[in-house]
Amino acid sequence: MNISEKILAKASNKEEVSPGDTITANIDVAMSHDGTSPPTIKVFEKIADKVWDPEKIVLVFDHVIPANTIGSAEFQQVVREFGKKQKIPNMYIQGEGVCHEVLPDYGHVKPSTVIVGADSHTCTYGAFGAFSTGLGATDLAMVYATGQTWFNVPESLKINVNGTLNENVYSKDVILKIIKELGAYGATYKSLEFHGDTIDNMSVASRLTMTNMAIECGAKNGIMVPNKQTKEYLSQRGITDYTITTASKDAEYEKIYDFDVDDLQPQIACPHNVDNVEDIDKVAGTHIDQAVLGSCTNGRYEDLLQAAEVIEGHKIHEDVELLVFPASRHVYEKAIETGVIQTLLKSNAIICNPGCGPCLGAHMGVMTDDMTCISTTNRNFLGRMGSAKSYVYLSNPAVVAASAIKGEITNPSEI
Ligand SMILES: CC(C)[C@H](C(=O)O)[C@@H](O)C(=O)O
Ligand code: SF4
Repeated sequence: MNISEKILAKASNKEEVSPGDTITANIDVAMSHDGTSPPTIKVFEKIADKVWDPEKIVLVFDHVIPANTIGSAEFQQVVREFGKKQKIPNMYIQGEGVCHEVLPDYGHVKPSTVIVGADSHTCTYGAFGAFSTGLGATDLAMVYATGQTWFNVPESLKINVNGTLNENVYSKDVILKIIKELGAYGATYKSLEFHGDTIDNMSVASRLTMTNMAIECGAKNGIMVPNKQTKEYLSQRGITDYTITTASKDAEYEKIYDFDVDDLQPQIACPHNVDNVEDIDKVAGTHIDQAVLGSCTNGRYEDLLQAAEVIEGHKIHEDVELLVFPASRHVYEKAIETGVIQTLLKSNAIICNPGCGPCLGAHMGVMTDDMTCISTTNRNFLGRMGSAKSYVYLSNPAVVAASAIKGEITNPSEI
């Protein structure tokens, strides 16, 4: 069996599972946020009185915090009341940050566990060797009631990534290249199992950027064997008691892909699909009005630092707004302590509170017709950040910084 099959077999008390099997799995951690908790709670209250295990549920406010409408404030009240009534101890509802940064950072993610969340980017935790995936609110309500859910065991694609990344090229560029190759629907309901020396050498933040975007080619999950940096991250959070799942030598994959990233240059996903990816040379010079640095994809300290290193000593172009939203309060604190925030502020960036911010066009940085944004987030769908006549380009943090300075899509090597 490969990694996902082994984890799913264990979670469903089976010796072996194969792609296509329908199983019932025990869930280790279940999560919902301010956007998806209210519909989950509504269904839950029709089927049960008490959650299966309050300790295993995590509730986060991140999508629209602070509330911007009476409706979103009402949504938050529903979640607060539910959390109190069900005595859920893990409530991150005071601006701790985006759920996909908060869960690992606060020690809720362990290798070889099964984690579900009512958010499509729940696949992020695969960077820690967990099987994690997004569920709809109705399915999650069943998990809150019973601690179990069903899966069809996915087919797996083995993604080998080897080589050393050039300057100004990061894991965001690698995952955009992979999505371009596979296509936006190329891995629908399949598991992406990442291997290779590039992945083994990556920081935790870089690995999280990659598993975070597995859903952008339709994948059920993305998964990696924990490396040295991942084990250190876990032990810093007091997590030492876990098992590491590796694939058997004769594990089966539907297909194997090999990526050599030695010559990769920064990649840009152009409007309006994440697989519409070009080398930066092809789109350099495109005018931008807004630049966004943050999100569950690229809002970690390392990302802010990369941007600050490009920006140091420069001002943002007078026609551009650069919006920075750290992925979490911890990231924000570290960026203050190390001067990264000061560098960004001095360049005239707008620093927003930790959370999803402008990523999904619900809250801040909403764009009107004909506006163009370059962003470190993970989606550039039509209307994602506002008007259906606005445009979103996706890139790594250094490219966002360089573009904010020049007012057009720019390779950081030109700054
Ligand atoms: C609002 C939420 C359900 C949604 C998701 O599931 O991904 C959001 O986080 C997104 O990134 O589009
Ligand atoms: S930061 Fe963006 S992609 Fe991530 S959970 Fe929030 S809205 Fe979704």
